[in-house]
Amino acid sequence: MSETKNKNKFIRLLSYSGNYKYLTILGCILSALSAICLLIPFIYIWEVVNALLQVAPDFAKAQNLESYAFSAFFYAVLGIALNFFGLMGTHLSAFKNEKNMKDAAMNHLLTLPLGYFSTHTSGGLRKVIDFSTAKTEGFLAHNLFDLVGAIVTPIVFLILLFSFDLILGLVCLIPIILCFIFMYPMFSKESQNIMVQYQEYLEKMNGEAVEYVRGIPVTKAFQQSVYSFKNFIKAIKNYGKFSSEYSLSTQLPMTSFVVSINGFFALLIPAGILLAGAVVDVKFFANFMFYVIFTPLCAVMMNKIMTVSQDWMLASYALDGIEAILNEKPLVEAANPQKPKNHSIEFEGVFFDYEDTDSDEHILNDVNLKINENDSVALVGPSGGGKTTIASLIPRFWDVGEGSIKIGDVDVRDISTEELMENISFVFQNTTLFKDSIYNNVAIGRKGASREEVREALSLAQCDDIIDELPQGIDTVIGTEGTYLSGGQQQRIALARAILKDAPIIILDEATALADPENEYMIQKAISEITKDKTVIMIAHRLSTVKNVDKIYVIEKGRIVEEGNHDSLVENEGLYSRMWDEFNQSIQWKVKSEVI
Ligand SMILES: Nc1ncnc2c1ncn2[C@@H]1O[C@H](COP(=O)(O)OP(=O)(O)OP(=O)(O)O)[C@@H](O)[C@H]1O
Repeated sequence: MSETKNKNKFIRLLSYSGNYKYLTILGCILSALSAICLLIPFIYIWEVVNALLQVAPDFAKAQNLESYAFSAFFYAVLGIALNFFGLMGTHLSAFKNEKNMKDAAMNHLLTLPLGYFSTHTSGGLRKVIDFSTAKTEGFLAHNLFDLVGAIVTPIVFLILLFSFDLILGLVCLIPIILCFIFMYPMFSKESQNIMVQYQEYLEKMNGEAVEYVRGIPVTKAFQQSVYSFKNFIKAIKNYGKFSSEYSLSTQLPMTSFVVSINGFFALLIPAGILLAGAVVDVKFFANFMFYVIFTPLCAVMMNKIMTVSQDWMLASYALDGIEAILNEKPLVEAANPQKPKNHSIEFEGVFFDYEDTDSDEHILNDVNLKINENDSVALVGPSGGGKTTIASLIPRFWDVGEGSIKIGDVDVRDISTEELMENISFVFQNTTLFKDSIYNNVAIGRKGASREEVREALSLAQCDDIIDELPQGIDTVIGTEGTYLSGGQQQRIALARAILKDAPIIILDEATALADPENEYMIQKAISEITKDKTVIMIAHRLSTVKNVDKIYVIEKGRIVEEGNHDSLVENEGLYSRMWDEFNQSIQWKVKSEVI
C-alpha cells in the first residue's frame, strides 16, 4: 500500500516536468547503459591479465592485447558519453520540473485569499518554495540518475560474478545479501516518518533561530540572556534529543551495513587461499584478481543506493511542502460576477472565526453596520476587539462564517476579485515597501500611471520633503546608499500609492501608528487628501484622529457595543466616553512630562 502511495508520489513529482518527463526516462535508460558499458572494461582487464598469465614469464607472446585494450577504451568512452547525454536529459527535465513547480506554487498563491498571507510569512513561503524545488530538482537531475546506475551495477556485477567463478561469486554474494538485509529497515515507512520528523525539528530550530536574531536588540536592551528565548532553547534541545536518539537507534544497522559493504575481502581472501590450495591454475588466479579489483566497486554502489534513499525521503518531504501550498483552497470566484451599484458598505449579521480559533466566543459576533457612500466611519475599541478583522473581511481577506457583507448592495462574494481590488485601497500599520525606487513603489498603485501623476500623488501625500532629501529624487531605491525611511515616512509613501490608485473605498488601519508628531501632522494632511469624496473606514487608537468622522463604531469582544458621532458617544458615558477621558488624561500627562 505504502509502496503504491510512494510510487504515486514519484509519478506526481515527475508530472511537473510535463513532456520533459520522457527525458528523465531516457536519462535513466542511458544511465543504465552507461553503468553496463563502464563495467565491460573490467572484463577486458581480466582478459589482459589472463592472457599475460597464460604465457608468463614470456609476456611478449601474449595475444590480442591491443584488441582488448582498444575494446576496454571504447566501452569506457562510450560509458562516459552515455553518462553525459543521460545527465543532460535528467538535468533538462529537472530544470523544467523546478520551473513548473515554482510557477504552479506562485500562480496558486495568487488565487489564495489575502488572509493566507497574514498567517504565512513571505519568508516562510519563499523558504518552502525555494527549498522544495531545489531539493526535487537535485533529486531528479542527479540522485535518480545515480540510483539507476547504482541498481544496474550490482545486477550486472552478479551476472559477472557467476560467469567467472561460481564459488568465488557465491562468496561475494554473502556480503551483498547482508547489505540488503541491513539496508531494508532504512527504506521502511517508519524510517521515512523519522526523516520527516527530523526535518520538522530542524525547521523549528531554524525558525526560532531567526526569531532570536530578530529579537537581539530587545534582549540586549532588557539585559536578558539567550536563556530568555525559551522557545529557541527548547527547539535546540528537542532537535539535539531527537538527533541523538535517532543516531543511537541506527547504530547497529548502520555499523552492520558499513562492515558488510567493506567486508568482501574478509571472506574473499580466505576463500581464495582455501580454493587455491585445491585448484592451482592460472585461470583461477586471474579470476581471483578480477574479484579483488572488482568487488570494492560494489561497496561504492551500495553506499550510493543508501544515500539516494535518503535523498528521495527529502525530495518527498519537499514535495509535501509544495503540495501543502497547492492544496490550500483558493478564493472562490463568483460564477456570474456583479458590479456594485455604489460604494456603500453593509454588514448584515456577520459571524466570523479564524480557522484556528478554539475559544467558545466568536471573533465577530452578529456584527451589523451600514456605511453610506462617501461617509467616513471609525472603528475604535480595546485591543483584540475585532476592528482589524472587520476591516479585513471587506476586501475578502477571509470570507464570513455567517451573514453577509455588501458593497453597493452586492455581496462581496459576488463581485470579481479584480473589481473588488479596484474599488478598495487599504493602508496598514505595517506598510510594505519593495526594495525598489520610490517611483516604482508608488506607480504600482495604478497600471499605466504617468511620471507626472506619480509626482502629483507623492506631493498630495506630503512626500515633497522626503523626495527633496533623496540623492536621486523619486528614482532613489529604498534601502540602498543609506536611504532608509522612518516608519512615518514609509507610511506617507504608502498613502501616495493609495492616492494614485484613487479607489472609491479606503481602509486605513492605524495609519498614524508609527508616526512621530511631525510625521503624524503630515500623515493627517495626506489622509484628508486621500479621503476626499470617498467611503472611508478608519481604525485608530488615537481618538483625536477620528473625532470628526460621520460615525464611530465601538467594538468590544467581537460585537458593536456603541455607535454614534463623537459628541453623542461622549454624552452617552459608556465605553467610548471612558476611552475619551483616558485619551485626554494621557495627553495631559504627556504635556506635563514634556514641560517638566
Ligand atoms: N490571523 C489570525 N488568526 C487567528 N486569530 C487572529 C488572527 N488575527 C487576529 N486574530 C484574533 O482575533 C481577535 C481580534 O483581533 P483583531 O486584530 O481584529 O483586533 P483589533 O481590535 O484590531 O486589535 P488591535 O487594536 O490590537 O489591532 C484577537 O483575539 C486576535 O488574537
